[in-house]
Amino acid sequence: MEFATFADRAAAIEAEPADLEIIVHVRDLLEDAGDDIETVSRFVQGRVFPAWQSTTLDIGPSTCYEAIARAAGTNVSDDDVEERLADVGEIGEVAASYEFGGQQGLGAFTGGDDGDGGSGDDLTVREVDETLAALAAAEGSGSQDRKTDLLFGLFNRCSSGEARYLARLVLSEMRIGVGEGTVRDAIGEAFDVPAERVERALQVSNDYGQVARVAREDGVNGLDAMDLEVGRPVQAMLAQAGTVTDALEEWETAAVEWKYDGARIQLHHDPVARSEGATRVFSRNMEDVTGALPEVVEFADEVLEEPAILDGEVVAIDEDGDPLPFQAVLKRFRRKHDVEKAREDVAVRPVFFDCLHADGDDLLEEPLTARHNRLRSVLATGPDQAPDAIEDLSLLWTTDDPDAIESIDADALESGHEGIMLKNPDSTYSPGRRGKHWRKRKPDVETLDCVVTGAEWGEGRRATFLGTFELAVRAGPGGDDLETVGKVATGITDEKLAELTELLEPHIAAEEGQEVELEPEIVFEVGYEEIQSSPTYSSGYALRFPRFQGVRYDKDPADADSLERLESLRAMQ
Ligand SMILES: Nc1ncnc2c1ncn2[C@@H]1O[C@H](COP(=O)(O)OP(=O)(O)OP(=O)(O)O)[C@@H](O)[C@H]1O
Repeated sequence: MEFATFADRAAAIEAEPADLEIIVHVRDLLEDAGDDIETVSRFVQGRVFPAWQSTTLDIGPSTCYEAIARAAGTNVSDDDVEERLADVGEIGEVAASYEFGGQQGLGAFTGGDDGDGGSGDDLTVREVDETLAALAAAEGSGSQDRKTDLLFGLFNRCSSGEARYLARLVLSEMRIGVGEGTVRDAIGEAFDVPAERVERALQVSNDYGQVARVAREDGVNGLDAMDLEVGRPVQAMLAQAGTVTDALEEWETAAVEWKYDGARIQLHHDPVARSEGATRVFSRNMEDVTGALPEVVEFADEVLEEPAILDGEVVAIDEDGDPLPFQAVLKRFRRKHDVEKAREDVAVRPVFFDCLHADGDDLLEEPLTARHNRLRSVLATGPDQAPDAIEDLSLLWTTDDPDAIESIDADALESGHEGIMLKNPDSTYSPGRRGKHWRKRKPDVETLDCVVTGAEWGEGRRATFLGTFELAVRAGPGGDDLETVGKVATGITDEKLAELTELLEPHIAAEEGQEVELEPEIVFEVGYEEIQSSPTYSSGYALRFPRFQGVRYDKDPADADSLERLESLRAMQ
């Protein structure tokens, strides 16, 4: 297909306001794309490379401006391009405003004028694709010059209509109203295959071009035969915010896991097919981050014996193996240089919560609990190993009991994690979806300022720290009494626990075993999911899923919240 044809079609799509009509345009484009169907399926979405490829053009806007300026003639400078851009606000419009062609130099192609700018030898979609691939591959010294030369060579052969879409494509600013759903539906219509089968094929392959070609050449059977490929990343399933109450109402039982505060990773391991580079690790955006995370590669080499695709989180840890806050993992993630040195400063470990593929079986369609069982056997290093003895496995509890969930949440926070994830135990894995089957606990909207009236000494390594703090609100005439409303596990680092211990220890009034009674001096700000009536605490209410937000150093117990406020907040629930 000539690039001019593609540009004309893109212009028609851009001018079309109706979504359904856009699908018709894209359908026609795919039908007419011939051998270029893979490239056209990507270009129309503004993608140069398939989504699963980590390849990028690696050029900044200035390279593009320079290429445009050079192709526009000696009178035009990079600054002119930038000035026009500041005026019109969109690079396609700027590129289309110049007349290109006939500029000499490395990468330039010359020919007669075709009457619409450009040099007359028609640029094809394939040439654009091949040139951009060469541009992406350029590396080492002089590579930026080579990239500019290649891009200049393309612009120099563009008519103004072509230049508009070339510039946008190169700068990832296509924006003609064609999203992933549009291409999915257009593939379905063009080749008479059901959209949901196209969708499944897209989920496993992450490659619109390949799916379009297979749909055209082999129809539904071809699409259904497409499988996950170890080494080719899949889009991550995402979570919505939600509450425990909603989750239990909808699913009756919920699968509950700790929510780890790190960075999402997808691990691909194929010990058989590739002994070298058997492991690849991808970020949530499907970027290849293998080089930055040697611990994950070492883990895979040691533990995994079968080909697998695992979904998980990489967490930064301290010397004792306890989790560090999210910021610490950022020092490691995506690092390209001095990885060993960075590793000495901050260690990381993977935790896996899902299994998409194991030993030749694609598991996307399996229910969560089955996938988790498979994950467990993939990660187990011996027969009948208890789940909590399996390192790197995120434990999963299935329950319909809100109290059990509350104690999992408290344990998660106590162990320094972010909280919990709630998942529908029967749900399949939907790549790229922010569906309602995975819920992260909603941030608390309201908070209460509570007086700390008690605490418990920790256990083991935390035996010298106070934790699990008892909370109370003001009550009675004049607000001089205190009535308890719950206990909060702080879910914070050892450092923070040490600070709180130092703050509260002087106020210990009595001790019995691990239990500590405190003089009412300190006020905590606490979030919660719900207030419910409860015989457990003296106020007659309990905070559901209380969360420590911070110490109110600016408040005395007399300024803490009252039972009255608690009751009015409850009435508003
Ligand atoms: N057990 C777990 N199961 C699923 N995801 C988990 C788990 N533990 C930690 N996570 C992480 O939590 C993320 C979902 O939470 P959240 O939505 O807050 O992530 P985010 O990337 O900060 O925000 P968003 O997804 O809303 O952009 C997952 O993408 C994953 O990285």
